[in-house]
This record gives sequence, structure tokens and C-alpha cells, in this order.
Amino acid sequence: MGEEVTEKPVSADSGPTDCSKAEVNGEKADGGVKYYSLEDVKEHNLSNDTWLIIHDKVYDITSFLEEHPGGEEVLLEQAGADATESFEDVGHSKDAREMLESYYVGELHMSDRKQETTKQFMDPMVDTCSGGSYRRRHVSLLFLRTQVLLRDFTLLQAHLGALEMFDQTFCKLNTHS
Ligand code: HEM
Repeated sequence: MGEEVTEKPVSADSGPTDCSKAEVNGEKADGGVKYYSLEDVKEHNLSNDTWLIIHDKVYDITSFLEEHPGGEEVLLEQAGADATESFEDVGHSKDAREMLESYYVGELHMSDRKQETTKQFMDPMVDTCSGGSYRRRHVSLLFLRTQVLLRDFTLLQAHLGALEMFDQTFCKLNTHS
């Protein structure tokens, strides 16, 4: 293990035009972005060659293992795999997210991406790529909507009460006249 990824740059005329057509094994699509398949990433599961996938991005974190404040072990457990969930479960800081950039090597191939993750990327409500924050946002939105509905319902009840009072007063006036 620990072998190099074969990088075969694609020439402009023969190369794929979008990442869904890009071939695997670190092949470049237009724009110079490299795409790796899940199988490619799996090969980098050693302590001297450690890759991770977080939010469909591929990171070579070999040099970071010893620096990780959460310890080397937790990273090695995820070596060569998708660590998005564990990364988000810990609730890493903004600093930790920014650190990721230094280890970026490419993108996970479109065909290996999970539906849910792709949806998070496309959802304009999401300002981070965090699955946790996606869920939290939806729960709080649901909470807000329930509050609005309850408020509307209370207003409606008050409105109906007022109408009833108006009707009663009007009827009394009519009976007296
Ligand atoms: C390459 C990706 C990662 C980076 C750059 C990173 C970075 C960091 C940083 C900077 C901290 C300090 C606290 C903070 O600022 O949030 C931290 C803490 C931690 N990380 Fe990571 N981390 C990565 C991946 C992971 C993964 C995949 C796991 C779990 C499997 C993990 C588990 C932890 C834990 C448990 C702590 C807490 C340590 C503590 O508070 O005692 N990290 N990480």
C-alpha cells in the first residue's frame, strides 16, 4: 500500500468537459481539478499515506496526523474512507475547517458521492458543508414555522372571538330596535 495515484492529465481536446465524465485516479477535469474514486482513496489508508474524504473533497492528511489535537488514532480509523460524519460529529471549529484547505488534493468522483451530501451542497440554505448544521437549520426552521402557525392560530381565535362579540352586540341592537 501507500502507492502513488496515477495522475494522467487530460488534454484539452480529449479530456472530459465536466466532472461527471472525468475519469478516476486523480484525473484532471477542465479547470485542473483532480477527481478520485472511492477506490483510489481507499488505497491511501496507511499511517505514512493517509487520505480522507470530507464533504466530497479528498485530503492527504499524512503530515497532519501527529499535529491533530484530537489524536492520530481517530484519523487513522478513518484512513482511506469518508470521514464526513465523524468530522461533523465532533463539531470542529472554523479554524479546523480552514486547516482542511492545506491538505486538499482533489474531489471525490461524482459517481461515488452520496445523494445526501450532494443535496447539502446544492441547498442554498446551507452556508457550511456540515450535515449537522443542515439538520439543525431544518429543525430550527420547523420550530420557527410552528411558532408562526401557533401565533397565527391565536390571532385567528382572537379575531373569531371579536367577530362573535360583534355579532352578539349587533343582534342585541337589532332585537331592541
Ligand atoms: C483532516 C481533518 C481534520 C482536521 C483539520 C482536524 C482538526 C482539528 C482541530 C483543529 C481540533 C481542535 C479543536 C477545533 O479547533 O475544532 C480538532 C479536535 C478534534 N478532532 Fe479533529 N480534525 C480533523 C479530522 C478529524 C476526524 C476525522 C475526527 C474523528 C474521527 C476528529 C476528531 C477530533 C476530536 C475527537 C477532537 C477533540 C479533541 C478534544 O477536544 O479533546 N478530527 N481537530
